[in-house]
Amino acid sequence: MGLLIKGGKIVNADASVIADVYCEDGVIKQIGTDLDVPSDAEVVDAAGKLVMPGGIDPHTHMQLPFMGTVASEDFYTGTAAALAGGTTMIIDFVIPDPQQPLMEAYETWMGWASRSVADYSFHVAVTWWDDSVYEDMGKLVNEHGVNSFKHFMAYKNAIMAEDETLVNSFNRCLELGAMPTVHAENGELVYHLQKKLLAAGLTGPEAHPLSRPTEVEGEAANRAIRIAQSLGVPLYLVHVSCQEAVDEIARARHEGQRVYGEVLAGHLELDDSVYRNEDWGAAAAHVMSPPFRPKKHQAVLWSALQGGTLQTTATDHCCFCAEQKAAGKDDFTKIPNGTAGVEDRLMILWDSGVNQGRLTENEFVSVASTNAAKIFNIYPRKGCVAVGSDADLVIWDANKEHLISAKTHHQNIDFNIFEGRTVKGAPDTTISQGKVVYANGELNVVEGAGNYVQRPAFPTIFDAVQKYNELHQPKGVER
Ligand SMILES: NC(=O)NCCC(=O)O
Ligand SMILES: [Zn+2]
Ligand SMILES: [Zn+2]
Repeated sequence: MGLLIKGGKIVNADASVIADVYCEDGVIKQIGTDLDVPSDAEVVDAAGKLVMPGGIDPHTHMQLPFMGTVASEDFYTGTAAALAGGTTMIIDFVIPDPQQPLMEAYETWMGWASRSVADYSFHVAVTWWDDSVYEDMGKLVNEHGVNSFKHFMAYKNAIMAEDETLVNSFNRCLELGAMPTVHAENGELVYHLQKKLLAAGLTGPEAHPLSRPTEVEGEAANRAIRIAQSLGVPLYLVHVSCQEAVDEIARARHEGQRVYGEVLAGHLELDDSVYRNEDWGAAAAHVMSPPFRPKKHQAVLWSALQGGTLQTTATDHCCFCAEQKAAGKDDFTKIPNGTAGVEDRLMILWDSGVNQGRLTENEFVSVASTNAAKIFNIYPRKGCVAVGSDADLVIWDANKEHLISAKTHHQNIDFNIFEGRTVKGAPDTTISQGKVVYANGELNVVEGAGNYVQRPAFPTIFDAVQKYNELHQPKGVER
């Protein structure tokens, strides 16, 4: 049965217009007024509300095995929570152990993700290097629709990628038309500072941000950007959290480099005072990397998002409950790193962005959905309300007030970093694959209904990248 959304204001990244939207077979079939639709179509009244492309969260970690435990949110609960918050697609991460074949890890994550209730896709992490990794990257791109690879510059003695791996993998990305992405923190420095702090008797969560100061992120951001520049490859930096990293991205973009940056809802809103909470559990619940930053950085991140130095927003949704965080009771370096937010991101972004005059409704759509779809090459299938696009939509009520709380959220975690905040602007209805999956505060989802989204290689920026590289080939001197 088709679905007719009537009378809403369609908000795309480029413009807004009042019109009806008719969806069938998971796709938007018609947009306009007085549409000719089957008489049995389900009708959703969107008068006075906004009809926007569903959010795309390009950075989540459902059921991630990490730091001796497994994230409490799985693909079923996590994608359901996402839908309750108006996010209709996630891009999660396959993270092979060092020496583990990439294809083996990919198959494992695909198995877990088959329970998803909303569409999903994968970045694949390159945590080590040899010829088999080179081969598997090719397979993933050419046979499995993976067009982005992640590199952790932190987490020494675990998943950290050395410079040699960065260089080899970035270069392979260029050959394959895939986007290299980085978690930019200097893992060697973090390791050194962690030891130093522990030796000085600082074992609590307040030491976490001290072990990962902003210069540690700035150095890694600069190194990754310069490696990408030397190789002539574009680059995407995940969870940019501070001025130092923003400055590196701004400089690179100013010099014509194709560098993109993502910011998390948490980093936009919270500062590092959370780690000084006298309640150990509350402080530990905020332990994630990079950490929340000293007060001035949030304004810098907002400006960078407004001004286009940063293009996407995400959550790094990676849930660990109190008993899991307790593993680090006597040693902050053992607190599993991660916080939640896949359900809250759009509401936080609207409330602090649109309601505060930082973003227009169209800019909101850009940073919540469209830009991620473009960078990861699934636009206009995702990220816009247009005929032929997937019918993944959120009907947004700009006047609806919502109290964020762990008591009522759908996320499978006992803590919410935005606890107690009342936001104005929230999803009224979420539509996934042309079906109403969230309305009147109720989820109506089907386990396994989410589709794996293949993302083709060679997004159009590679036309320019390749042309530029060709024209700047080193040339010998004829003698
Ligand atoms: N961010 C975090 O603390 N945990 C998840 C892994 C990562 O993205 O670094
Ligand atoms: Zn990270
Ligand atoms: Zn992450």
